[in-house]
Amino acid sequence: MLYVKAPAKINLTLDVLHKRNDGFHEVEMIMTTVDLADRIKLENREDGEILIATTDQFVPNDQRNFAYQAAQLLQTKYGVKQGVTITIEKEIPIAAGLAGGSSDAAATLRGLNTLWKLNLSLDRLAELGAQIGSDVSFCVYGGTALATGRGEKIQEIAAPPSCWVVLAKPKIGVSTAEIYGGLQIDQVKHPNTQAMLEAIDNDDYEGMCQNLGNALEQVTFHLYPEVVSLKEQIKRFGADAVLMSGSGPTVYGLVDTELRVSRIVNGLRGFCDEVYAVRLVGERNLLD
Ligand SMILES: C[C@](O)(CO)[C@H](O)COP(=O)(O)OP(=O)(O)OC[C@H]1O[C@@H](n2ccc(N)nc2=O)[C@H](O)[C@@H]1O
Ligand SMILES: Nc1ncnc2c1ncn2[C@@H]1O[C@H](COP(=O)(O)OP(=O)(O)OP(=O)(O)O)[C@@H](O)[C@H]1O
Repeated sequence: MLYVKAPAKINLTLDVLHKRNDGFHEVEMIMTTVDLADRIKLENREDGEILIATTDQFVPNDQRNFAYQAAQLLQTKYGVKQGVTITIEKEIPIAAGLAGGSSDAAATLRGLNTLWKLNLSLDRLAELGAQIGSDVSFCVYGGTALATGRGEKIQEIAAPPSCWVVLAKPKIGVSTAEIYGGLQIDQVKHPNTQAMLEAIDNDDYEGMCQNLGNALEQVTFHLYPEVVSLKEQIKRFGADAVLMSGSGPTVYGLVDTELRVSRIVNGLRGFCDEVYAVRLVGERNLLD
């Protein structure tokens, strides 16, 4: 039996460059891990079956679960005869833009690599993860990275300046496909990825705050105006900078003092049920 941690990610930047012939979009994004995590228990089964148990009734417990797909991929690629019971204690909100399902898949790949003694490299696990979803490769490594391609090409970068992150998720779930589908490429507002890389490199908190940017905001904001108001609230209650993560609808605020974190969290009471105060993890930390 083995426990693995599956942390959420946020996007510090998300740029969309163009639409590709395979239907995906070419992106350039800086992602970093935060300390809000699902906990996954992996238990070997001699009957070869893959079973999913989850604490959240809205998470699928069959082949649609990304953790199931991760286990199945390893079984078929490497002729594994064992099965596994995967118990997912869900902490990361679902369909939120925080890569919850992708991180469960990535943690399952890492955990089963150990449990089933497959001895695969992280690079190989990340390659396999890309077959499940674009965010899975990043989640295999964690830490902070520049992701390109459709999101699966990962280049590790330094950890961003340490700070608090207040995450707030409105009561809606957003479909990533719908948001990319609504994007008009000629109207994209491109973030300055280079400036963000420099800010991170110089451990420059203000520079990081000034250069947050997400090309998908305009689509999600148009479809779900409540996300715009939430962003304004977080800013008004004192965050240094605010951005939507991924395709949304979660919005996060960066703050560098604990006192202001509680002010924002208290301020959001009544506007938003799902609020989390977490910290950037930043560095790769695969010890579960
Ligand atoms: C928004 C982000 O979460 C930012 O990290 C990712 O770009 C999306 O990653 P993901 O949820 O793992 O997405 P996938 O499961 O691979 O794709 C879901 C759908 O989103 C669209 N999609 C996704 C990634 C990408 N680079 N271009 C796209 O157009 C496609 O319609 C795809 O069918
Ligand atoms: N282990 C899982 N946890 C949560 N959702 C899962 C899982 N496996 C499959 N899903 C499905 O994936 C959908 C998207 O959920 P998820 O929480 O991964 O979205 P997300 O945070 O927006 O992801 P991303 O940021 O990668 O786009 C859910 O609606 C759910 O049906």
